[in-house]
Amino acid sequence: SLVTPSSVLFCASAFILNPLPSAHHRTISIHHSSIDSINNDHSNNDSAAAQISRTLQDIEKDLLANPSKLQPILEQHDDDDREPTPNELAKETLLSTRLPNLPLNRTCTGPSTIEGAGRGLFAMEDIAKGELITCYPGDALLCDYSELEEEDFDEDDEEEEDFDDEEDIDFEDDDYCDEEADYIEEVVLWGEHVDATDRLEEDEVFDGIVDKDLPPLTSYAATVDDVYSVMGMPILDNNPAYYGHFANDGAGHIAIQTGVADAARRGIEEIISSYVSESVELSNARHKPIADGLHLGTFASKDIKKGEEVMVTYGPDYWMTFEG
Ligand SMILES: C[S@@+](CC[C@H](N)C(=O)[O-])C[C@H]1O[C@@H](n2cnc3c(N)ncnc32)[C@H](O)[C@@H]1O
Repeated sequence: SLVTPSSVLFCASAFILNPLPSAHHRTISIHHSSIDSINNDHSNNDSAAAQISRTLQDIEKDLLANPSKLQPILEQHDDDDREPTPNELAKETLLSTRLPNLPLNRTCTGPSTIEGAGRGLFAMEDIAKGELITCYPGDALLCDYSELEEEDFDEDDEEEEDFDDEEDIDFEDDDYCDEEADYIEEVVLWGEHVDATDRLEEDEVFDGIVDKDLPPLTSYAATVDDVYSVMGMPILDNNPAYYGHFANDGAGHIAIQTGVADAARRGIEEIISSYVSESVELSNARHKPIADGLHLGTFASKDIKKGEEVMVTYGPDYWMTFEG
């Protein structure tokens, strides 16, 4: 099984440490222990992933050598407090780009086999374990610079206050919370390919549009790393090379049905660990960074037969805060 005690513990501790994650963090998470098993799987059929990696790295070099090409993404940072570095801008440009003509015509969308899950992603041919199935589009990027800022913050303040000594900190103290809130910065950036008329207001990204029954765009977010999550737009649905955002989670309903309301009886750890076991058992794919995080791909974690629904594990944080 791909579920190791440490992966369950990781998921459990992530939830316990952050029992009320904000809507901003409702992203599909990546299970790192499983990623290793894909990396170590020397399938000789990874040419599409390798090709895309090389293309991305070439474009990254070109962007860094021609800073004017970073201008469109830099302009979107106009209102930010912090100045992004050229490397960050190049990465953001690539994460929010849909590369043209990718050799990935392996999937289609259709009604999910999971009741109430809407559309799902289906294999149009047999796909071997380890192969790239499709990419996850970064139509919009969610950038959370707080991790980076925290490092700066800790360094800056080390001499003034001893943050290592937890007894000195009163976590209930309003000033402490305000001080922390000040340097947390979340930014939404749009890919150039997304029409101005399709771009959502920031509150619509996080809350959806209730009248139009439009879910938050964050429910289509998948984690790339500590800073970036990519959000695919469900209306951009005609490119099989970028269909990763249509993969459902086979066991999501378990967490929805039992949910936090049942926590007193079963215990939150048990709910989380049974969800993770079932979801991983039912899943046949994983979202995984390509080219050191310049893109996100959806890779087969098991052999997939033509016609099968492609499913991934979103992680407990996603479902524990799900309001659909
Ligand atoms: C990343 S999108 C997947 C594509 C989506 N099904 C669609 O029709 O566009 C995530 C959303 O799919 C739905 N979903 C995924 N797995 C599900 C499950 N097991 N049960 C119910 N809904 C699910 C939820 O609405 C979730 O917020």
